[in-house]
Amino acid sequence: MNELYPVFLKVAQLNTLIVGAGNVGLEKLSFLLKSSPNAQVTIVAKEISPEIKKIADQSDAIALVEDSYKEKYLNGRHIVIGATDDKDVNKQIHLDAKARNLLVNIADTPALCDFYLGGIVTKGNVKIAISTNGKSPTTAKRLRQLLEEIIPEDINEMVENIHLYRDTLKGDFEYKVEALNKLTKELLVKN
Ligand SMILES: C[C@@]1(CC(=O)O)c2cc3[nH]c(cc4nc(cc5[nH]c(cc(n2)[C@H]1CCC(=O)O)[C@@](C)(CC(=O)O)[C@@H]5CCC(=O)O)C(CC(=O)O)=C4CCC(=O)O)c(CCC(=O)O)c3CC(=O)O
Ligand SMILES: NC(=O)C1=CN([C@@H]2O[C@H](COP(=O)(O)OP(=O)(O)OC[C@H]3O[C@@H](n4cnc5c(N)ncnc54)[C@H](O)[C@@H]3O)[C@@H](O)[C@H]2O)C=CC1
Repeated sequence: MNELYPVFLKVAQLNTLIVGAGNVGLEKLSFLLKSSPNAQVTIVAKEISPEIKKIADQSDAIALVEDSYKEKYLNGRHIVIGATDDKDVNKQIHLDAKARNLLVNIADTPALCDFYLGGIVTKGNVKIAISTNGKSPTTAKRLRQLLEEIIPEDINEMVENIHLYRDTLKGDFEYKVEALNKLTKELLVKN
Protein backbone atom coordinates (compact mmCIF):
# COMPACT_ATOMS: atom_id res chain seq x y z
CA MET A 1 0.00 0.00 0.00
CA ASN A 2 1.09 3.55 -0.74
CA GLU A 3 0.71 5.56 2.48
CA LEU A 4 2.04 8.86 1.12
CA TYR A 5 -0.19 11.89 1.58
CA PRO A 6 0.01 14.34 -1.35
CA VAL A 7 -0.03 18.06 -0.68
CA PHE A 8 0.30 20.99 -3.12
CA LEU A 9 2.98 23.33 -1.87
CA LYS A 10 3.17 27.05 -2.60
CA VAL A 11 6.88 26.95 -3.24
CA ALA A 12 6.97 30.61 -4.26
CA GLN A 13 6.44 31.46 -0.59
CA LEU A 14 8.68 28.74 0.81
CA ASN A 15 12.43 28.59 0.78
CA THR A 16 13.88 25.50 -0.86
CA LEU A 17 17.53 24.42 -0.77
CA ILE A 18 18.98 22.01 -3.31
CA VAL A 19 22.44 20.67 -2.54
CA GLY A 20 24.17 19.31 -5.64
CA ALA A 21 24.00 20.80 -9.09
CA GLY A 22 24.72 17.95 -11.48
CA ASN A 23 22.29 15.85 -13.51
CA VAL A 24 19.93 15.12 -10.65
CA GLY A 25 20.04 18.67 -9.25
CA LEU A 26 19.15 19.87 -12.75
CA GLU A 27 16.29 17.38 -13.08
CA LYS A 28 14.80 18.31 -9.70
CA LEU A 29 15.18 22.04 -10.38
CA SER A 30 13.71 21.78 -13.90
CA PHE A 31 10.59 19.94 -12.77
CA LEU A 32 10.17 22.26 -9.81
CA LEU A 33 10.32 25.30 -12.09
CA LYS A 34 8.19 23.73 -14.81
CA SER A 35 5.40 23.40 -12.29
CA SER A 36 6.21 26.47 -10.19
CA PRO A 37 8.15 29.09 -12.20
CA ASN A 38 8.34 31.42 -9.18
CA ALA A 39 9.73 28.85 -6.76
CA GLN A 40 12.31 30.35 -4.40
CA VAL A 41 15.36 28.09 -4.60
CA THR A 42 18.93 28.26 -3.42
CA ILE A 43 21.37 25.80 -4.92
CA VAL A 44 24.62 24.95 -3.18
CA ALA A 45 27.20 22.78 -4.91
CA LYS A 46 30.93 22.41 -5.25
CA GLU A 47 30.45 22.56 -9.00
CA ILE A 48 27.41 23.98 -10.72
CA SER A 49 26.58 22.73 -14.20
CA PRO A 50 26.32 25.27 -17.05
CA GLU A 51 22.66 24.28 -17.60
CA ILE A 52 21.79 25.22 -14.02
CA LYS A 53 23.70 28.51 -14.31
CA LYS A 54 21.72 29.31 -17.43
CA ILE A 55 18.39 28.66 -15.67
CA ALA A 56 19.45 30.73 -12.64
CA ASP A 57 20.42 33.64 -14.89
CA GLN A 58 16.80 33.88 -16.00
CA SER A 59 15.22 34.13 -12.55
CA ASP A 60 15.66 36.41 -9.54
CA ALA A 61 14.14 33.72 -7.32
CA ILE A 62 17.07 31.34 -7.82
CA ALA A 63 20.32 31.83 -5.96
CA LEU A 64 23.51 29.90 -6.64
CA VAL A 65 26.27 29.26 -4.13
CA GLU A 66 29.41 27.55 -5.38
CA ASP A 67 30.64 25.87 -2.19
CA SER A 68 30.74 22.50 -0.51
CA TYR A 69 27.76 21.74 1.73
CA LYS A 70 27.77 23.26 5.21
CA GLU A 71 25.09 23.14 7.88
CA LYS A 72 24.71 26.92 7.81
CA TYR A 73 23.09 26.63 4.38
CA LEU A 74 20.01 25.19 6.10
CA ASN A 75 19.35 28.53 7.83
CA GLY A 76 15.98 29.92 6.82
CA ARG A 77 14.91 26.92 4.70
CA HIS A 78 11.64 25.06 4.77
CA ILE A 79 12.52 22.24 2.40
CA VAL A 80 15.83 20.59 1.57
CA ILE A 81 16.74 18.36 -1.35
CA GLY A 82 20.04 16.51 -1.20
CA ALA A 83 21.26 15.65 -4.69
CA THR A 84 25.03 15.30 -4.42
CA ASP A 85 26.86 12.23 -5.69
CA ASP A 86 28.48 11.75 -2.27
CA LYS A 87 26.49 9.36 -0.07
CA ASP A 88 28.14 10.58 3.14
CA VAL A 89 27.35 14.20 2.36
CA ASN A 90 23.77 13.26 1.52
CA LYS A 91 23.50 11.43 4.86
CA GLN A 92 24.87 14.46 6.69
CA ILE A 93 22.34 16.73 4.96
CA HIS A 94 19.61 14.35 6.13
CA LEU A 95 20.88 14.35 9.74
CA ASP A 96 21.25 18.14 9.86
CA ALA A 97 17.82 18.69 8.32
CA LYS A 98 16.13 16.28 10.74
CA ALA A 99 17.83 18.01 13.69
CA ARG A 100 16.07 21.20 12.54
CA ASN A 101 12.74 19.51 11.75
CA LEU A 102 13.04 20.45 8.09
CA LEU A 103 11.34 18.43 5.38
CA VAL A 104 14.09 16.64 3.52
CA ASN A 105 14.45 14.65 0.31
CA ILE A 106 17.65 12.72 -0.37
CA ALA A 107 17.40 11.93 -4.07
CA ASP A 108 19.48 8.74 -4.07
CA THR A 109 18.01 7.22 -0.89
CA PRO A 110 14.22 6.82 -0.65
CA ALA A 111 14.53 5.74 3.01
CA LEU A 112 15.97 9.19 3.83
CA CYS A 113 13.12 11.10 2.18
CA ASP A 114 10.29 12.77 4.12
CA PHE A 115 8.60 13.33 0.77
CA TYR A 116 9.09 12.38 -2.86
CA LEU A 117 8.92 14.61 -5.89
CA GLY A 118 6.33 13.18 -8.21
CA GLY A 119 5.38 13.19 -11.84
CA ILE A 120 3.24 16.28 -12.44
CA VAL A 121 0.52 16.96 -14.99
CA THR A 122 -0.67 20.56 -15.31
CA LYS A 123 -3.63 21.76 -17.39
CA GLY A 124 -4.24 25.35 -16.37
CA ASN A 125 -5.61 25.30 -12.82
CA VAL A 126 -5.75 21.53 -12.74
CA LYS A 127 -2.73 19.73 -11.36
CA ILE A 128 -2.23 16.02 -10.84
CA ALA A 129 0.69 14.55 -8.93
CA ILE A 130 1.85 10.96 -9.45
CA SER A 131 3.92 8.72 -7.25
CA THR A 132 4.80 5.05 -7.37
CA ASN A 133 5.80 5.07 -3.70
CA GLY A 134 9.41 5.43 -4.83
CA LYS A 135 9.28 2.07 -6.61
CA SER A 136 9.49 3.13 -10.26
CA PRO A 137 10.10 6.77 -11.18
CA THR A 138 10.04 5.75 -14.83
CA THR A 139 6.45 4.59 -14.41
CA ALA A 140 5.62 7.95 -12.81
CA LYS A 141 7.12 9.64 -15.88
CA ARG A 142 5.18 7.46 -18.32
CA LEU A 143 1.94 8.02 -16.45
CA ARG A 144 2.60 11.75 -16.53
CA GLN A 145 3.08 11.59 -20.31
CA LEU A 146 -0.09 9.49 -20.73
CA LEU A 147 -2.22 11.86 -18.64
CA GLU A 148 -0.77 14.89 -20.43
CA GLU A 149 -2.02 13.30 -23.67
CA ILE A 150 -5.49 12.22 -22.59
CA ILE A 151 -6.67 15.02 -20.30
CA PRO A 152 -8.30 17.58 -22.59
CA GLU A 153 -6.85 21.10 -22.71
CA ASP A 154 -10.30 22.59 -22.18
CA ILE A 155 -10.58 21.10 -18.70
CA ASN A 156 -9.30 24.47 -17.47
CA GLU A 157 -12.10 26.32 -19.22
CA MET A 158 -14.59 24.06 -17.47
CA VAL A 159 -12.96 24.70 -14.09
CA GLU A 160 -13.03 28.47 -14.70
CA ASN A 161 -16.70 28.34 -15.67
CA ILE A 162 -17.66 26.27 -12.65
CA HIS A 163 -15.70 28.70 -10.50
CA LEU A 164 -17.75 31.61 -11.90
CA TYR A 165 -20.98 29.68 -11.31
CA ARG A 166 -19.80 28.77 -7.78
CA ASP A 167 -19.38 32.47 -6.98
CA THR A 168 -22.99 33.18 -8.01
CA LEU A 169 -24.43 30.56 -5.67
CA LYS A 170 -26.21 32.08 -2.73
CA GLY A 171 -27.16 29.75 0.05
CA ASP A 172 -25.60 27.55 2.66
CA PHE A 173 -22.80 25.05 2.15
CA GLU A 174 -25.18 22.13 1.62
CA TYR A 175 -27.06 24.01 -1.09
CA LYS A 176 -23.80 24.81 -2.90
CA VAL A 177 -22.59 21.22 -2.72
CA GLU A 178 -25.87 20.01 -4.20
CA ALA A 179 -25.89 22.59 -7.01
CA LEU A 180 -22.28 21.85 -7.95
CA ASN A 181 -22.80 18.10 -7.81
CA LYS A 182 -25.82 18.43 -10.07
CA LEU A 183 -23.91 20.54 -12.58
CA THR A 184 -20.96 18.16 -12.77
CA LYS A 185 -22.89 14.86 -12.62
CA GLU A 186 -22.47 14.27 -16.35
CA LEU A 187 -18.69 14.28 -16.00
CA LEU A 188 -18.73 10.74 -14.66
CA VAL A 189 -21.18 9.36 -17.22
CA LYS A 190 -19.25 7.03 -19.52
CA ASN A 191 -19.79 7.50 -23.25
C1 LIG B 1 12.18 8.24 -4.58
C2 LIG B 1 12.40 9.39 -5.59
C3 LIG B 1 13.03 10.49 -4.74
C4 LIG B 1 12.95 11.86 -5.34
O1 LIG B 1 13.77 12.13 -6.21
O2 LIG B 1 12.03 12.60 -4.94
C5 LIG B 1 13.31 9.02 -6.74
C6 LIG B 1 14.45 8.25 -6.61
C7 LIG B 1 15.26 7.71 -7.61
N1 LIG B 1 15.09 7.95 -8.96
C8 LIG B 1 15.98 7.20 -9.67
C9 LIG B 1 16.05 7.12 -11.06
C10 LIG B 1 15.25 7.79 -12.00
N2 LIG B 1 14.40 8.86 -11.74
C11 LIG B 1 13.77 9.23 -12.88
C12 LIG B 1 12.85 10.30 -13.01
C13 LIG B 1 12.11 10.91 -12.00
N3 LIG B 1 12.23 10.64 -10.67
C14 LIG B 1 11.26 11.22 -9.96
C15 LIG B 1 11.02 11.02 -8.60
C16 LIG B 1 11.66 10.18 -7.70
N4 LIG B 1 12.86 9.56 -7.92
C17 LIG B 1 11.13 9.88 -6.33
C18 LIG B 1 10.06 8.77 -6.38
C19 LIG B 1 8.83 9.12 -7.19
C20 LIG B 1 7.79 8.04 -7.10
O3 LIG B 1 7.23 7.82 -5.99
O4 LIG B 1 7.46 7.41 -8.13
C21 LIG B 1 10.35 12.03 -10.86
C22 LIG B 1 8.97 11.34 -10.90
C23 LIG B 1 10.08 13.46 -10.40
C24 LIG B 1 11.29 14.39 -10.30
O5 LIG B 1 12.44 13.99 -10.47
O6 LIG B 1 11.02 15.59 -10.07
C25 LIG B 1 11.11 11.99 -12.23
C26 LIG B 1 10.22 11.79 -13.49
C27 LIG B 1 9.50 13.08 -13.79
C28 LIG B 1 8.78 13.13 -15.10
O7 LIG B 1 9.37 12.88 -16.18
O8 LIG B 1 7.59 13.49 -15.05
C29 LIG B 1 14.23 8.38 -13.94
C30 LIG B 1 13.67 8.37 -15.37
C31 LIG B 1 14.21 9.41 -16.27
O9 LIG B 1 15.00 10.28 -15.87
O10 LIG B 1 13.86 9.31 -17.47
C32 LIG B 1 15.18 7.49 -13.40
C33 LIG B 1 15.97 6.37 -14.09
C34 LIG B 1 15.12 5.11 -14.28
C35 LIG B 1 14.52 4.50 -13.03
O11 LIG B 1 15.24 4.14 -12.08
O12 LIG B 1 13.27 4.39 -12.99
C36 LIG B 1 16.83 6.51 -8.73
C37 LIG B 1 17.92 5.53 -9.09
C38 LIG B 1 19.25 6.23 -9.29
C39 LIG B 1 20.35 5.27 -9.66
O13 LIG B 1 20.09 4.10 -10.00
O14 LIG B 1 21.51 5.71 -9.56
C40 LIG B 1 16.39 6.86 -7.45
C41 LIG B 1 16.94 6.43 -6.12
C42 LIG B 1 16.37 5.08 -5.69
O15 LIG B 1 15.29 4.68 -6.13
O16 LIG B 1 17.04 4.43 -4.89
N1 LIG C 1 16.26 10.74 -7.47
C1 LIG C 1 16.54 10.62 -8.73
O1 LIG C 1 15.68 10.92 -9.59
C2 LIG C 1 17.89 10.09 -9.17
C3 LIG C 1 18.96 9.97 -8.28
N2 LIG C 1 20.23 9.61 -8.70
C4 LIG C 1 21.36 9.67 -7.71
O2 LIG C 1 21.61 11.05 -7.39
C5 LIG C 1 23.02 11.28 -7.10
C6 LIG C 1 23.59 12.48 -7.90
O3 LIG C 1 23.78 12.11 -9.27
P1 LIG C 1 24.19 13.16 -10.41
O4 LIG C 1 23.41 14.41 -10.27
O5 LIG C 1 24.13 12.42 -11.70
O6 LIG C 1 25.73 13.47 -10.05
P2 LIG C 1 26.65 14.61 -10.69
O7 LIG C 1 28.06 14.10 -10.56
O8 LIG C 1 26.15 15.05 -12.02
O9 LIG C 1 26.44 15.85 -9.70
C7 LIG C 1 26.83 15.81 -8.36
C8 LIG C 1 26.75 17.21 -7.79
O10 LIG C 1 27.00 17.13 -6.38
C9 LIG C 1 27.93 18.16 -6.05
N3 LIG C 1 28.65 17.81 -4.81
C10 LIG C 1 29.40 16.72 -4.55
N4 LIG C 1 29.87 16.78 -3.28
C11 LIG C 1 29.39 17.94 -2.74
C12 LIG C 1 29.52 18.59 -1.47
N5 LIG C 1 30.24 18.04 -0.48
N6 LIG C 1 28.89 19.76 -1.28
C13 LIG C 1 28.14 20.33 -2.27
N7 LIG C 1 27.99 19.76 -3.49
C14 LIG C 1 28.62 18.60 -3.71
C15 LIG C 1 28.83 18.27 -7.26
O11 LIG C 1 29.56 19.51 -7.24
C16 LIG C 1 27.78 18.19 -8.37
O12 LIG C 1 27.19 19.46 -8.55
C17 LIG C 1 23.70 9.97 -7.38
O13 LIG C 1 23.92 9.35 -6.12
C18 LIG C 1 22.69 9.16 -8.22
O14 LIG C 1 22.79 7.79 -8.00
C19 LIG C 1 20.43 9.35 -10.02
C20 LIG C 1 19.41 9.40 -10.97
C21 LIG C 1 18.07 9.79 -10.58
